[in-house]
Amino acid sequence: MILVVDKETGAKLPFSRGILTRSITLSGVDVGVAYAIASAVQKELIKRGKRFVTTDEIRELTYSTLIERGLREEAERYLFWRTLRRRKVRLTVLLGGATGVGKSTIATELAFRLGILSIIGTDTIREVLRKVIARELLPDIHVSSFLASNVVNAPRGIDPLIYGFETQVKHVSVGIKAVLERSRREGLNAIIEGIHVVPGFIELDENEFMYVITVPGRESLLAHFYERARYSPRGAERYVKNVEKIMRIQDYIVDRAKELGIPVIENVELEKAVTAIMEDLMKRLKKEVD
Ligand SMILES: Nc1ncnc2c1ncn2[C@@H]1O[C@H](COP(=O)(O)OP(=O)(O)OP(=O)(O)O)[C@@H](O)[C@H]1O
Ligand SMILES: O=C(O)[C@@H](CO)OP(=O)(O)O
Repeated sequence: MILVVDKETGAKLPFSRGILTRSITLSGVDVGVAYAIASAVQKELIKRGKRFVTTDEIRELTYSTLIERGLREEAERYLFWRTLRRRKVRLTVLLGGATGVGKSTIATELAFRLGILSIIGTDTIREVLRKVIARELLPDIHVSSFLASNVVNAPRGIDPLIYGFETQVKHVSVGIKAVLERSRREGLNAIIEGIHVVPGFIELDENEFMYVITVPGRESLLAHFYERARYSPRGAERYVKNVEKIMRIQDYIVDRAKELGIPVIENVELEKAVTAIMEDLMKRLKKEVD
């Protein structure tokens, strides 16, 4: 067994190919390639007869293995994300977008790549609020976001669908702010995702980045609902019936994003959407590693 030694504390941990694989995926290569590189690194360490290795050595060996395989750009990206990690830069990513566009799927993939352990869904925050605040007091939080217009009275001249939606978003945003405050205080990395992440409702601090996820049209949204229903108790019917409303909410969120300069990421191919977010994060975090 090879032991990884922490230079500062002297603490030792067994070398894990799985952990290295995950950190290599930060460079943008897929898991299969990352696994192959991690295996090559492990083989080289064994060949060198190493019993103890530092994280610096692993990093250098991984970097040079990527270069040897012609993956120069990926090697630079790998180094970038490792440096960010070492400097303990706090990172919070917020993903918004209409119901069913793929926020939680993208969040899971991003969390894996970024090594973020905490994903907070705003549906869960809403669920907690439902337990503590009775339907009679705050009816909007007790229904789906696209049905809130059925339980609140919109002022004259205002689109009831958007008014109902905004009302729920405003209430759930109180919970999102609490989660953000805690992660700021504790320096935690997190991904917060959900329909209630809407540009303009939450103030962002340094190194907190918001993205709005979209689908190109109604057809892809319907495909997502049917796909989800295959493996989840969330049947498609309720969402399919309300797809026009959900698309209208998407238009509203995109307008707000454009107005406020929040990046809009189209989710057609999951891989491309995740890569687009990773690239944008890298650009915006560059100052932290220079
Ligand atoms: N790019 C994609 N290609 C194919 N299927 C996708 C893609 N993105 C997401 N999906 C599928 O679409 C379904 C809905 O995605 P997901 O549950 O992530 O959406 P969501 O935006 O989090 O929804 P909600 O707001 O209702 O919680 C899932 O079954 C997911 O696997
Ligand atoms: O309110 C909504 O739009 C969705 C978001 O995930 O929740 P639910 O599936 O509970 O309707």
